[in-house]
Amino acid sequence: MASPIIAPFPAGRLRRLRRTSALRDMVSEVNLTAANLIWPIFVTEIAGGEGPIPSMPGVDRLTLDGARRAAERAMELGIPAICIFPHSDPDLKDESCERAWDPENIGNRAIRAIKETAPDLAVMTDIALDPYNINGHDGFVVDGKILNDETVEALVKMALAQAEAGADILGPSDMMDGRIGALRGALEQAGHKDVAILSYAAKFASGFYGPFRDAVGASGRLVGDKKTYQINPANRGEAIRCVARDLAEGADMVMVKPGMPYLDICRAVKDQFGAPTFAYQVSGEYAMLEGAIRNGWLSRDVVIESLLSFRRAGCDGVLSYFAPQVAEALAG
Ligand SMILES: NCC(=O)CCC(=O)O
Repeated sequence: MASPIIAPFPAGRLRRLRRTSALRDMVSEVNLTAANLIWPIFVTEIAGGEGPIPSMPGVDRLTLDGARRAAERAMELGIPAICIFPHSDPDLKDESCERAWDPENIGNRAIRAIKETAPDLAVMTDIALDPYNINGHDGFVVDGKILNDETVEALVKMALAQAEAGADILGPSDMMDGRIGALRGALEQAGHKDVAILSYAAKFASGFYGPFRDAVGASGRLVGDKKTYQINPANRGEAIRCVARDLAEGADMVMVKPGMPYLDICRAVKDQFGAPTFAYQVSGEYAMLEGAIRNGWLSRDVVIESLLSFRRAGCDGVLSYFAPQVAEALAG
């Protein structure tokens, strides 16, 4: 860290470099471009399931055709990656979660549809059992306990199906122990050695995921909570250990999630490991900002301000539901 020398006033006047927009731009310490954004989208398999998500105003669930159009839009806007979240049929959710590794599930169909439409766009996935699990958990549940090792075996099958469908980046969001090593080993063995893993390494047990659960139809399904596998919001040291562990097991990139309440973790991760570091500006963060903007309580400027905070905290990029809106604004 540099030690700034500030000439005493009046020789030192820090306002000199804030006087015009050109001067401010010249000394801007971080920037935000479309290349820093990953756009999360919701793709539904339910006939008529597409359309607005009330707790995420401005975000729609998409059909496969809608996902193709989103991919084209991402390419036009210079957004390098889309992340797919499935909105699966609630009548087909069960305890076996077998649909999670079905090559024909909606997530895998969306991967193929996007790769056909926009081969150069990076497609990221989500690896966790919750979209297909009757009880809303990321892992198998037996007698109220979330099974770790059995879940990891299922996640490996899920990952291989996604890699087979053409995913560029796998996003294990389940927080089971040992999953990164298991996924990396299985990918190598199956010949998918170039598929990247962006590990949800520091994922906190957060109330900010609420609107996401509405979006994927999981609200009200979750039995209990996710505190036995996601990190206690009080724990910074544990988050750092999780990141260290996932990098050591073969993660190519790591994520901190949620974003704005955890900027201290982003900075610590970047400083300590120097690895490609991402934050997820989650659904609750989106809902707070977009809701306040739509009510006239905040100006839309807060969106870019919020994304700059991640860049300042050392993040290389941000998963944000604001991605297309921001990329459009940046394109002028
Ligand atoms: N595994 C993905 C999420 O949990 C997303 C959370 C959110 O946007 O709230």
